[in-house]
Amino acid sequence: MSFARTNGIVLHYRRIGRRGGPRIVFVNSLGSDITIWDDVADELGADFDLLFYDKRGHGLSEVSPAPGGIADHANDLVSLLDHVGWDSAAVCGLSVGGLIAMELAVRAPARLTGLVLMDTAARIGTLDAWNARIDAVLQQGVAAIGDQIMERWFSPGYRNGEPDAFAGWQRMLERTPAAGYADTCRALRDADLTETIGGISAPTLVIAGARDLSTPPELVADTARRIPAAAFRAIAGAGHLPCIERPVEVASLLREFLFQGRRLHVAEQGGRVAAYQE
Ligand SMILES: O=C(O)CC1=CCC(=O)O1
Repeated sequence: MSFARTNGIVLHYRRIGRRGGPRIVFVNSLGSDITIWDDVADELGADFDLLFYDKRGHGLSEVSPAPGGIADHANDLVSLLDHVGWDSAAVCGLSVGGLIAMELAVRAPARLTGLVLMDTAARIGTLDAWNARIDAVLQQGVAAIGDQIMERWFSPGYRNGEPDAFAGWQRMLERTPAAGYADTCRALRDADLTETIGGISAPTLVIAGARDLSTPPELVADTARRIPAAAFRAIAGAGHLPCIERPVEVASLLREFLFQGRRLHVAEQGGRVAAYQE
């Protein structure tokens, strides 16, 4: 467990795995902390050098006193990479973390050796929905929307099959500071990378949980089509957080893409999207 003041904000981060191995930095979703990657880290740690961090306003990281957009989040990530001495890394972004990763890929392509986008899209949600969520959270706290978000995060199979874990992840969500959560909602509300992601040159793997209700697979696939060198994979049965519901499959897709010559990328250059099935 480490802390660093980067881009003016104290971020909590954790570096584990094989020092000197291929580097991957993971960027979290709204309302989550770095523990969502624990099972993926168990799968990859023997071979990869892994960096996890809590976004501003989440987990053990500081809440920014000033509002921050996606560009500020991308600057936080660049500062963290500088702090740990990584000139480049593969970047794996989940949901809003995917938007942050796409922003970095557009603005600072030299910092990426590869891009993995998970359950994300160039534009997520609507102005009205984000404004309603911001109001609810600031007036009543994150717990007020907890049940509703959990329905969107997890598949029915996980909710019914793993009730204790499901309750634990709900506690993680509801402990997110309201100010930090609302600030990230504002960043999501104001972000639309639809017109810019065509300029991403990094080899890209796009992953969707086939049962994701927050960023449905059709939406994720549409983002994949807009990125020139992207391959698309859906994970059957998984909701919005495949790193929790299907960590072995997530790790194996990452390993195949990043470690074994990027076979997915080579096979599917040009944004062709493989069919997904439930
Ligand atoms: O909370 C949700 O609805 C899911 C989500 C949208 C953006 C993000 O990071 O998580």
